[in-house]
Amino acid sequence: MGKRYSRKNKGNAGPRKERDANTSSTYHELVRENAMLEEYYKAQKLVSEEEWPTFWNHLKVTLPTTFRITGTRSHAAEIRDTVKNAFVPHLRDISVDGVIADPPRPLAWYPDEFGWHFDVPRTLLKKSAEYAKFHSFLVAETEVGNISRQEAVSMIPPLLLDVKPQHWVMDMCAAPGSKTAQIIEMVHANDQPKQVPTGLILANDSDYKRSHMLIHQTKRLQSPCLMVTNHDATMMPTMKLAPNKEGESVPFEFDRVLADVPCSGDATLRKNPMVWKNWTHGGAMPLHQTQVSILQRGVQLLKVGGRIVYSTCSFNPMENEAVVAEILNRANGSLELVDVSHELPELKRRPGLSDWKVFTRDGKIVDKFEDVPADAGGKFIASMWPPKNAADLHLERCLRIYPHLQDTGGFFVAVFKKTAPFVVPNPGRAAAAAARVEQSKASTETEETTKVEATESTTDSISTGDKHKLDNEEGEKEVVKKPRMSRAERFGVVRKEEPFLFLDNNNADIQLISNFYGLDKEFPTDQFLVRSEGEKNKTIYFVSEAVKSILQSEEIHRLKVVNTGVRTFIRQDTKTPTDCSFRVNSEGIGMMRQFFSSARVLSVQLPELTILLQNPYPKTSQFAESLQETLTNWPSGCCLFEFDPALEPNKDEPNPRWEGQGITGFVKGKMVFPVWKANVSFNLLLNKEERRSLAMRLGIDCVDAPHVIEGGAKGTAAKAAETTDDSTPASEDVSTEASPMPVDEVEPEATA
Ligand SMILES: C[S@@+](CC[C@H](N)C(=O)[O-])C[C@H]1O[C@@H](n2cnc3c(N)ncnc32)[C@H](O)[C@@H]1O
Repeated sequence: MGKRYSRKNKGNAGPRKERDANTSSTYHELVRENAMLEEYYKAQKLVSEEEWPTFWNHLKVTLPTTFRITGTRSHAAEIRDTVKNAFVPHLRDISVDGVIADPPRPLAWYPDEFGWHFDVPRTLLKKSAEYAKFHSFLVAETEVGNISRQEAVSMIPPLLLDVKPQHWVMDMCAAPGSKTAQIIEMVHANDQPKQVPTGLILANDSDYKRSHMLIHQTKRLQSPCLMVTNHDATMMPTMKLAPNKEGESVPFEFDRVLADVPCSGDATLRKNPMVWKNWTHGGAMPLHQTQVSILQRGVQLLKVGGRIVYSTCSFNPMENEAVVAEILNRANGSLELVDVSHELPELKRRPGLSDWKVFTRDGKIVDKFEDVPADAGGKFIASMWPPKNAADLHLERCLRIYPHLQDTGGFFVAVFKKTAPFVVPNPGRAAAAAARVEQSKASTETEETTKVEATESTTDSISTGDKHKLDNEEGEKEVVKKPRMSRAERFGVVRKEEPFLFLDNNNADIQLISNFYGLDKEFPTDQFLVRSEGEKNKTIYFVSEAVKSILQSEEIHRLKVVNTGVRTFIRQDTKTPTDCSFRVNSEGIGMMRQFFSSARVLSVQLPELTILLQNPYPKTSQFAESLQETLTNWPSGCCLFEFDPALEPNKDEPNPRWEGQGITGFVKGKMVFPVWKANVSFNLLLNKEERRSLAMRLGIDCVDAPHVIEGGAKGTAAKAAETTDDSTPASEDVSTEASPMPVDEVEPEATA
């Protein structure tokens, strides 16, 4: 036994060696102090004078580790119970070098204990065998997407968005996609057997590369209801549906909108210590106008009666209450702040500010817009100051989350309800006038100054080629140079993407697939699509009815869709003669299994899965004698192996992986895997991460995907045929195969 560990008790983290992204790759002392920052926020009166030292000192303490258990409800409950019952009891009172750490615990306010946090010193993580096991469990489950590392405060906006499965939701600034993933889970929260939810998630980001991070992050959720787009959110086009019976294309609006806007990110000091060094008075100034424009466009695309959530990871009122106040005044009564004091009751929060100060770039307070000195530099806009009617706007309904309240990062959230159509009164003229005044004041601009175009109309514009500080949820703060947009892009005419071609019910491939897998008669086969015109269908995607309706709108060319649909079937060219050359992709199997008959499904038990996981291309002769006849007579091509842990004789025995801890096997629900049967051998069509996670959950060892064993080259069906004298597709083809859809170009951020 020893003393209980707490970073807070350790006090100020003091100087720390950090990598300075802006200067070089060398490490140097990073001091967690910034007099300008301290003076600025003291002046904003974020907290009382007595509370200030607690608030301020907490900003210097490194964040605890937080994670969210993801996926469908039943599956997520299984993982949560494993953490809670199998691991936590063994992590209590672990003492290393005289230090005891509290075990992981659920976030008090996160529903159903699906959000967790823990805070242990590195030495304990390294030296404790129990923590090492817990860590490897977290890594394996993160790799397959059952656990997602996400900052606690970043989980709040989707919870307050109150998404229901039937809702059409737009996430305007979505990359890298932590919140989008939460929204997708909410749309699928109530999935019924053999039904695809009617909800829709449109996840957008203006940064093309980051929109691909978003695709990677959400792929594991296998949602046919998701569309990823790549627009400047201030100019999100009005969207329409496929023509109705009368031949009209009707515009639609969203039930829910999330505007998690780009911000200065100064509330992420605990996660991104570089903010201490880089913070300046002018940091928020170029962002205010963009934030107002994004929020305004979101409100315009929201249904009357719908909810829009605005959020930032900044403490700055210029990016928070000032934006909220401006949009409320523009809305002229058609928008109200929702009092969410009864939602997430365990979440400690502080009310929004009704008064705040605006500083010049050199740190002087300016009481009102008209008083900005001519040589002040920077771009001032009247809406940065508290409006005259601030006291009437109920800004106290905004949520300010401070780090010392529940040991989190800082965050700002405002929840609005649209009560009537939103009409911008003379938007172009008002803003242009503001721009003229403001331009006459801004005599010079330093190099770092971001130019914000104040011209506003229904096609709001923002400056491009700017340095935008973006919050990168899981990584360090980064400065991203936004590409200059072409005129065509600015006005919503987008470059030509591969078309989305829906396959007819009578299409020969669809007929073949339907017969081979015994597709349910109720299955909407008219929602399958391909993206390559003229060629033989290589990859077949499945989308929901809502997505199909949008893709078939006459104005779809205005929407830059970068990704949609679950990759469901892939044509497999092998030498083995088979009745159907389409295999089920592991990405789509969870959704599709319920629609398949049992014709292609083989029930297997742990010994068969073990053989498949421990041998590259196991031969029929390697399986148990009792199965040999079935396996020999099994037709070649793709089949599904189904494993039901409830049928295992040793299901209540300790999982050997966790031996000594008394942890019982924790796989509960049925699992199904695509397997390729060649002439005499089989191959489990899972990628490396999926194999590892499965082996861990079964408590066995595994070998990596066959091509890794065969010498590390990327596997192909032909290579597999060479090495095994058979034509079994290699496992890694499952996830790395070239796709006509844009493939992930950017590695996702490390999540574990
Ligand atoms: C705070 S981050 C979003 C984090 C994300 N919601 C999540 O939870 O993972 C802001 C994002 O806005 C994007 N962005 C910046 N300006 C934008 C604009 N004008 N329109 C749309 N997205 C924008 C950035 O590329 C960045 O990915």
